[in-house]
Amino acid sequence: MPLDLSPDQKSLQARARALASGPIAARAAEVDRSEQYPWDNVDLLKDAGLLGMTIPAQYGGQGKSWLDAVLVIEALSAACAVTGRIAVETNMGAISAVMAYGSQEQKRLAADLVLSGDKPAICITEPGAGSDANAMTTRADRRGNRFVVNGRKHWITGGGVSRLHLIFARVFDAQGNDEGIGGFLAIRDETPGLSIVRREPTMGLRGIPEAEIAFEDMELPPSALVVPPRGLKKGFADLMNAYNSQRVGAATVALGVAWGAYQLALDWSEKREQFGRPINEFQGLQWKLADMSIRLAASQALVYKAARSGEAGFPDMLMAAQAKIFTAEAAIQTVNDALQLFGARGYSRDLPLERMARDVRMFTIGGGTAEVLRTVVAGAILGKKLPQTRDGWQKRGDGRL
Ligand SMILES: CC(C)(COP(=O)(O)OP(=O)(O)OC[C@H]1O[C@@H](n2cnc3c(N)ncnc32)[C@H](O)[C@@H]1OP(=O)(O)O)[C@@H](O)C(=O)NCCC(=O)NCCSC(=O)CCS(=O)O
Ligand SMILES: Cc1cc2nc3c(=O)[nH]c(=O)nc-3n(C[C@H](O)[C@H](O)[C@H](O)COP(=O)(O)OP(=O)(O)OC[C@H]3O[C@@H](n4cnc5c(N)ncnc54)[C@H](O)[C@@H]3O)c2cc1C
Repeated sequence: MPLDLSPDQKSLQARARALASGPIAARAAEVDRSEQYPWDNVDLLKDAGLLGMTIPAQYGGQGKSWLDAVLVIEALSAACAVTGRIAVETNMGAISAVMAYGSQEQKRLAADLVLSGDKPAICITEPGAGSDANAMTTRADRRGNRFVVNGRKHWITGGGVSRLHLIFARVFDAQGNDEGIGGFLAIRDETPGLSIVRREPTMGLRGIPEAEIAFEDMELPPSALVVPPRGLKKGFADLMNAYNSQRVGAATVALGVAWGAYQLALDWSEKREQFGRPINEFQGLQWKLADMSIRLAASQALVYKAARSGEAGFPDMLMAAQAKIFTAEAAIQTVNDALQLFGARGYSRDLPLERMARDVRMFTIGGGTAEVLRTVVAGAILGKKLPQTRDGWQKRGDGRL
């Protein structure tokens, strides 16, 4: 689908598609079955220059745009959503927060890790703070010239394989006063106090672990704190602003999976005959295919627009949320319809449709649920703060919208 891509972008897209339809597609079923992180694919991405593309050239990257990353993620996800997600987190999210807000030392550390194949983990969600992320209780106490971090995160993508962790934590001064939220860098197996508690058993996306992570008296030097541009008081907002890049990335994975499923269904609808004719001669299926193509085109337009909105910084919060809600929901429906076109074969583990249906289900949950993101969209279009707590309106003072 052409959407004003430059010659360089078309060539990048073609390279990613070749990789996706070759070795990555060939391994996708095994990655799912074995539930093993696809280090072979990481090597392929590294060799093809697709890891850390958005890292500025001065730190060894290529300074590519969000849209460049989106083109690659979309192509990879059509064959293997797990590999698509690796491309997301090596180009967006935690790495982009560090590259935008970090010190020279932090940027060099993060860039070196990512360019050598590490997929950073972004640690926001806690057992008691999911949608209500701001209610996190993981704390970093200033003790002399150190921070001491204690708390627990769960559903952390890459837990147990990622080395670099960006940990959102509430910072307290020596008197116990809350200073706001900051992002701390810690490296698994190098930072004592960081431990992987357990792997979450997931429905799909099984080749990448989701894990519960504990921080127990984890001591960090001041140089581990990524100070958001407006300071800790606005730390949560600034870190979430950087996270908008990953929301676009998550939407892109959903788009890619749906695109892959649609292509399989289109092809099958011509090959499969019933009642003596290809099944795509039945109007009921023609309309299904038409709706799939419409949803894909609309999703792609939203995702590309959200990616382009970040040319001078991070993708816009509203556009990222709109793109993720629509694309995630549309992708679930498209993959389900594609599976339906295969009849019993679609339900079989011999074909990728059932894996795609399990994989794509995640995207209305992870990265901010579709419900919570609708509140983000509503707040932005209404130009109003929409507190979700019972006492939120009283705290505002006027009790009105
Ligand atoms: C943001 C929410 C937690 C809503 O919570 P609150 O009502 O407590 O907070 P707000 O007043 O809405 O926001 C506080 C402050 O932050 C600014 N903000 C919030 N979100 C963004 C954003 N995306 N971009 C920019 N700025 C943002 C907001 O404007 C406020 O600023 P001011 O103080 O007014 O200046 C909740 O909406 C939310 O987002 N919950 C979802 C949590 C989430 O997305 N978690 C993702 C975890 S990582 C993950 O899942 C990875 C999966 S993947 O594959 O990518
Ligand atoms: C595969 C996967 C990967 C993930 N990776 C990461 C990661 O790498 N890092 C990380 O930090 N987190 C990660 N997460 C966690 C993810 O961000 C959270 O699951 C998500 O933010 C929702 O939180 P919750 O699961 O606690 O649901 P809850 O917040 O408990 O929500 C439960 C239900 O209530 C609804 N709800 C809650 N509040 C409201 C409201 N105000 N209005 C309307 N409906 C509401 C929700 O939409 C949902 O339907 C991942 C999750 C998954 C599934």
